[in-house]
Amino acid sequence: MYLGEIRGAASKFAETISKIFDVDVMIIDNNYNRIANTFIYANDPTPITRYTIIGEVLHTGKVVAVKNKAIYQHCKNCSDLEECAISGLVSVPIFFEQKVIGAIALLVPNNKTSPIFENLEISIDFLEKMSDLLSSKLKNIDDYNKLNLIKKEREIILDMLEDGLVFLNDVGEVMHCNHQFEKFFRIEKQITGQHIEKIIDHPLIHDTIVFRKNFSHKLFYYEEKSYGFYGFLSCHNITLNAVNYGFLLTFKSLGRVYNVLNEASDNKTNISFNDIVGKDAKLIEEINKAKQLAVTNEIILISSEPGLGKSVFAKAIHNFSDRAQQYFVCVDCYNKPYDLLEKEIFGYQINENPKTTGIGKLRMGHKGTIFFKNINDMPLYLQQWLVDIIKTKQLKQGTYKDFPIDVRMIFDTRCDIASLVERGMFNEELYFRISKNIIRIPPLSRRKGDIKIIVDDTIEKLKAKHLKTHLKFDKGVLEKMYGYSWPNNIDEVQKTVELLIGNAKGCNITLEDVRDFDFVEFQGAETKTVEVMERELIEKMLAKYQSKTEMAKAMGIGRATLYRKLRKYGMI
Ligand SMILES: Nc1ncnc2c1ncn2[C@@H]1O[C@H](COP(=O)(O)OP(=O)(O)OP(=O)(O)O)[C@@H](O)[C@H]1O
Repeated sequence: MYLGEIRGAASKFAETISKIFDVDVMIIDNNYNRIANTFIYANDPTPITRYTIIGEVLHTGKVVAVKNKAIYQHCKNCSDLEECAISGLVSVPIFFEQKVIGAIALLVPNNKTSPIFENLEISIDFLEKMSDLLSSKLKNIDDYNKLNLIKKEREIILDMLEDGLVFLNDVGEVMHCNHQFEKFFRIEKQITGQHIEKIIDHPLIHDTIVFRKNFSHKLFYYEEKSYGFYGFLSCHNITLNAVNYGFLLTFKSLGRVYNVLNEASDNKTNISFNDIVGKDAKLIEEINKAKQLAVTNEIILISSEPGLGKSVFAKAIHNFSDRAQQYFVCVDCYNKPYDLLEKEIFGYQINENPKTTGIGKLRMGHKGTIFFKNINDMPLYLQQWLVDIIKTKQLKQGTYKDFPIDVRMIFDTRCDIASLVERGMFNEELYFRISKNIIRIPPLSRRKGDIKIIVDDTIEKLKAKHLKTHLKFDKGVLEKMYGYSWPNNIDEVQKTVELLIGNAKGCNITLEDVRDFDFVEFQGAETKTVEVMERELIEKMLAKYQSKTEMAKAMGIGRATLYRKLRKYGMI
């Protein structure tokens, strides 16, 4: 700490001491600068150096008292002894955190007596107390600076966070918030002191203030005319010595949660067309077609056998489009109870309260892209709802009824949807709408040339992922893998390589290691026949509907057709 920071206080101290002892008083910092000087009796700005008496005090940290300069050793040898305007001097060091940072010096002018020497011990004690007072003043300033620094650091850290934070006092008034909070809730003015419910009118916030309970990650959805926040709210009480000082509310955006989940599950969202491995001419043709379509708003259907990267294509299309900065939401229709799927897509409402709404993925994907995986598994009544949306660009059902929606739709399927349409198992109009632009990813069996590329690429990626870069696959193993047809495509390549790497004991993967594999076809190929799918659909519908009339209506077929099908599959 620098004594100059309390120059004003030091001057007042000097004046006071000067009046008490009727002498000149000087306060010096540890660089020999005068911080205060009364100059009443001696107007002598002689420079203070290490070799002056005060310099000695600064150097040793010890008190010096010179009543008579003529007999003081330091002064006796001084060349300025005759001209020197002072006859005596008392100086005490000023300490700060055990270091000398300055000194107070009382200068008794020639021909003047001062009470200072009448009781030197008491005078020195008094001066030391003054010195302590000066350093405690400095301490206050130091504490204040440190506090400000901590505050600044806290602000920087809080503003760097991706979560929105707001600190409330115990009645719910804002004490502080970070930039992300202001961004989430479009706050442009100072809100310190305002009640949080004036800023965010939401039942969950209200309950938080009333019940004062800690909780983590409650689904929180808030919508104003011009913006919405979708995510999670956590609340932590701030208590000190059993007294509650308020709350910290933390808002985590759903987009952020998505990204974390995607990262954690290897389900990367920053996928581009460069992530699609393969050199086959038909594949490249389809990639180029996808790129052309990506920059439009066209609906796209991606069709292939399983494990060929339909999801990779869908994300690459989204990231190549103008919507790349917006949400990419995925709804997998495969094997989901219909009511759950309906809620996932169209949202749900708790207790008729519009603000306790599960938002639904369609609404969430507004301005972005929604990817319906396995669209052939979507029930017919939801297919019809999608048709209505495509036609009117408005949500016609769900919690956001009548909401004008701007969402790019991508679909995928492993099936031949046209034959489903023929059998009344898929909405004809939806098929008409989504089949204008079809990306067909060729199976590995029809691009044998890509197998080597994909096997090699997968091995390298998975070796790196498992931190086993030293592993080597013997030539014989590679030859076997290059020659295999991989009926479950790239997914199967990945699973096989992952298994081999996981089981590897030594540094080489040899033919012995793959003996049990023998590259017979793996279980799990989901190339279902239309009959199998039809049977599954009917089973699901039977579980959902009591009445055959309703069931037939939901399936978009007549009652007679339904009975024919039920008889065919031995269900009646
Ligand atoms: N051309 C490709 N290049 C690199 N990786 C690929 C490619 N195609 C697929 N993959 C990888 O294969 C795995 C399966 O891909 P994805 O899930 O996208 O396939 P899918 O066709 O959607 O499968 P399913 O029909 O089974 O849902 C993923 O890990 C993906 O990264």
